[in-house]
Amino acid sequence: MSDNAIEIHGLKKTYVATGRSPAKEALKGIDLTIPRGSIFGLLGPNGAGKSTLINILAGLVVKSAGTVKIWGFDQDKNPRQSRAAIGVMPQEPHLDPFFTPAGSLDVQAGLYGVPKAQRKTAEILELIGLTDKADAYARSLSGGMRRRLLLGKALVHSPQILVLDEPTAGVDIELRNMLWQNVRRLNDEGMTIILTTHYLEEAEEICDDIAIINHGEVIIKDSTANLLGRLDSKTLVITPEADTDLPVLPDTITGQKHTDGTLAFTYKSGATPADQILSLVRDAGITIKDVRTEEADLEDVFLSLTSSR
Ligand SMILES: Nc1ncnc2c1ncn2[C@@H]1O[C@H](COP(=O)(O)OP(=O)(O)OP(=O)(O)O)[C@@H](O)[C@H]1O
Repeated sequence: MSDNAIEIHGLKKTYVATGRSPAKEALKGIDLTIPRGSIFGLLGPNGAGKSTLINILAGLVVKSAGTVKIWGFDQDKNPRQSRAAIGVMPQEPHLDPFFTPAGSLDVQAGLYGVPKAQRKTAEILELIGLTDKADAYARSLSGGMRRRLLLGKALVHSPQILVLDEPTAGVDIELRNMLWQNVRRLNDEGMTIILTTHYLEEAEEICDDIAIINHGEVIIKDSTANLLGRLDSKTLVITPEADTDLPVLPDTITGQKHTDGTLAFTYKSGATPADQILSLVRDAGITIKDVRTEEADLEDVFLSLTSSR
């Protein structure tokens, strides 16, 4: 069995045209693997296709083409096992107002075929901080409590993979902290976590790996450390007094000569002092007329990757 929690190949989704709207190709052939045990962030602007992807994983949207394996089980060949391996906390709180939190968890467990003796209702209520509201009507719960109950519902069948769709959109700091505490704890216990978020800082803080989707395609997938490593990269742009070629550079510095004659040197600011580049340039006999630096942050990387298409 592979070490991947999720394996997606050539995944496509086209929503068929309806009276008012034309057909929409929401996913255009996604290939994506998500390692077991990781906290994986799925990022992308509005309409990128994140919810479509998550809903396909959850079995709520039917794909148009491609294969999806969840915990090694092919969604088409082993629908029951693949569904049992995943729990999804949706974006919108759809809760039956007449159920109590304990009742909701019980019904959900029943839907997943969890035998009564194996249900962990009390444990889950404790985890989501709703023990004292176990028997309150859902309609009397605050927005934050409803969100927590949604998390609880995603956990009733002890899935190996937990998916959180925009879990912190519009929630207060207290709930956000509680959610992240729970996510870290579940992950420490071995659960694979997949989350979508608009907040780049949040993804940086909590995710081991990140994929950015735009217009139905994965445009980058890397470890958060590597993505941040890219951010550590700076560029020094030198305008030479006279037209010149690039000097010989060590492996730690990448050079590029632009058509306007400027020389751009990209380097890791943590590893290479800018002074070293200036010395290299001077030692090559180049007279510097002007010099400036360029620096990117994750926001820039994200925007440059998502806005140019
Ligand atoms: N049921 C549907 N019928 C037709 N088109 C849809 C449907 N659901 C989503 N779409 C379209 O598919 C594209 C992808 O939408 P999706 O909701 O997956 O994006 P998203 O990245 O989750 O965005 P958001 O962050 O706003 O939730 C959008 O253009 C959207 O309008």
